[in-house]
Amino acid sequence: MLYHDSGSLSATSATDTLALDQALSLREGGRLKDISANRHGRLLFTALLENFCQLYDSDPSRSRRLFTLICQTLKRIGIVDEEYIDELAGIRSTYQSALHHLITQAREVLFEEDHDKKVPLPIKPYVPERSYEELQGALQRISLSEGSNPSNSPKQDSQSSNFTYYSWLHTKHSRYVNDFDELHMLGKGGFGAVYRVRNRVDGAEYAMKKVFPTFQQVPYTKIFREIKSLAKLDHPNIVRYYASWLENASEVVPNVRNPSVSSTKMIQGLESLDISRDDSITVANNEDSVYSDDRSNNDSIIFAADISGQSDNIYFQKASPEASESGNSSHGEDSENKYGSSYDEIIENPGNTSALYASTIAPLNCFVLYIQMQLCTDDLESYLFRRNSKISFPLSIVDTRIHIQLFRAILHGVVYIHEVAHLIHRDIKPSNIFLAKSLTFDRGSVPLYNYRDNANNGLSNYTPKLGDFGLVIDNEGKTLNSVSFSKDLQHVSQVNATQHVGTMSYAAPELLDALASHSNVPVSEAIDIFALGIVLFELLYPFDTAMERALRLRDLRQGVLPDEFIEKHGCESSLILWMTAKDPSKRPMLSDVLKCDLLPSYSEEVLSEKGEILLSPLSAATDHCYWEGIIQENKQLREENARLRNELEELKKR
Ligand SMILES: Nc1ncnc2c1ncn2[C@@H]1O[C@H](COP(=O)(O)OP(=O)(O)OP(=O)(O)O)[C@@H](O)[C@H]1O
Repeated sequence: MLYHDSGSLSATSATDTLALDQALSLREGGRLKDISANRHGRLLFTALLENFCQLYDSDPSRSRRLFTLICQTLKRIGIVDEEYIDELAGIRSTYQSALHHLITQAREVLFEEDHDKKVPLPIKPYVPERSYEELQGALQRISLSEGSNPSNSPKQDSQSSNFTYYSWLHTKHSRYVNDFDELHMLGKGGFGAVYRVRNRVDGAEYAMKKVFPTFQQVPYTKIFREIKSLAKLDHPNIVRYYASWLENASEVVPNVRNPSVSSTKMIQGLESLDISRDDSITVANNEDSVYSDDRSNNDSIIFAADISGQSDNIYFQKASPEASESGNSSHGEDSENKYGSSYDEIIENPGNTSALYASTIAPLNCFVLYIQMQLCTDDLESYLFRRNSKISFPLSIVDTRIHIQLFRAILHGVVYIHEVAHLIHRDIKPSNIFLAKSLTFDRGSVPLYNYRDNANNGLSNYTPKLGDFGLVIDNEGKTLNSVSFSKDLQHVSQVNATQHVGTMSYAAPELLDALASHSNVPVSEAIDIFALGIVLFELLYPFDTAMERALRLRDLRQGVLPDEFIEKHGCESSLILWMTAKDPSKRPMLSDVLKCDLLPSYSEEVLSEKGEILLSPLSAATDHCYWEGIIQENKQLREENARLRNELEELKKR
């Protein structure tokens, strides 16, 4: 029998936990390696098959049909997956080139062995600039420098001992490397990272999303979902898409979530907070039970903490440290932000770190998907952080008007997504609404005080743009199997545990109910309308602390708004409560919301030459004075507040 005193017991269990963690990491590493090898094997096989079909039929379209037909048959019997789809043609051709290269190299070795016999080189060498004579010259130089007869010592490629997927598939002609200068990282998401880049040809700056698809065995359809959706969207209130392409990954994948930076700090922060676990949604690693919402707690799902005054405990990093150091971070220039970078990004299962650590396991991707997008210099989440730290309730009328205009512009983007593109975004939240600086009369732009220190640049025109179409879905289907939906979220949650749990603040109750009960998820526009209702409240109600925000949003999900808010914003309150109704069938249609009286009336709008509706161009000078007035007024209110609190304290002491 074994006896432990409590100290040694805890030491042993700590060691055990560490060993278990390591074992799990190794096992996870092995599993990912298998997945990667499997994918490489299948891609190589389909690449060869494609070549083979080209030999059988010289007509390109017929050989392609032949190839697709064979692959579909092979898919049915489980030999290939979707490696044959058109989207992966670029990748297959890299495998074909690599194979040619391999054959050419092997022939060079044979040639070295038989060079006296002058074995002819391939008719079309893979590296055309290396003529037969050059090759012979190079060979002689090698022979001279080594002082040996190559025919006696067949030379192995020096790299062959370190032969890896990456060296083998190394792309010498990376479009990304050739055409773009990488300036700095803008942030990391569930599928990869986004960088600020400059195009060497046109000199313009873009946001470049690098998606590492094999990172977590993501189905091909999901990998291409975002670009397919983005490519068909063309609206001023939606992030502009430029191009996308695939390249083989020869580089090491950065950790999508580096626990040493954000996650660890986040977990430490959480441990130091006294937050009732009752309010949580559990994100499980179990494939079958992704979310288990604690129904007994009246659907409470908001989870946040009062971090005012303890900002050291929780600090969420949006961009890489290098990015912030460079001072170029496009968002998050809000260093004085009292909430940290993202007060919505709090996980409620701090003990469960395995998913986070899994993300640090070796890079096993085989290709990278590049998505070139419009660079947006700010986002609504960062803007709200800055505003809330400078302003307090009650807001003045002008502020309401501007934020309602902002909301209307966002609404136009969503209407376009629903009505024209027939999509449902499913992930509407302030961090996915970007703010692009624009000219005064740009369609859908709004004059905003940006709340940065530089008072001269205080007021600028911004156009809100919806981005991040990673969870977008066709609105034709109307229902979605909850397992498939939860797997979508689970994938993201596992890799990016902070972000998507945070997103739950905006998740419609019917989604959470369906996920909890494993029933079908009703996929309807009402999901986006619910999220928009929450966004509208955030636009109009400046929270003082993250805890206040968490509590207010939780109340709103129960249909309760603060009294003082209802008093001041009667119409807006009705609209918010309507949009966030628990029953999706009771929520308004977007067209109802657009018709709503409180949105700027058409008399406030002007028509462009093309007949498009522009929001009324406000006088920058006048607005600037208004903004200055509001900030001044709020400053006085805060001072008055602090003075009264002090007096109260004094009275209590007596
Ligand atoms: N067009 C853009 N311009 C500027 N920054 C961007 C742009 N697109 C994304 N970003 C920033 O890059 C970061 C990563 O974005 P990404 O869409 O990959 O992930 P996410 O939205 O944070 O998470 P997830 O994809 O898991 O929902 C975010 O911080 C986002 O603000």
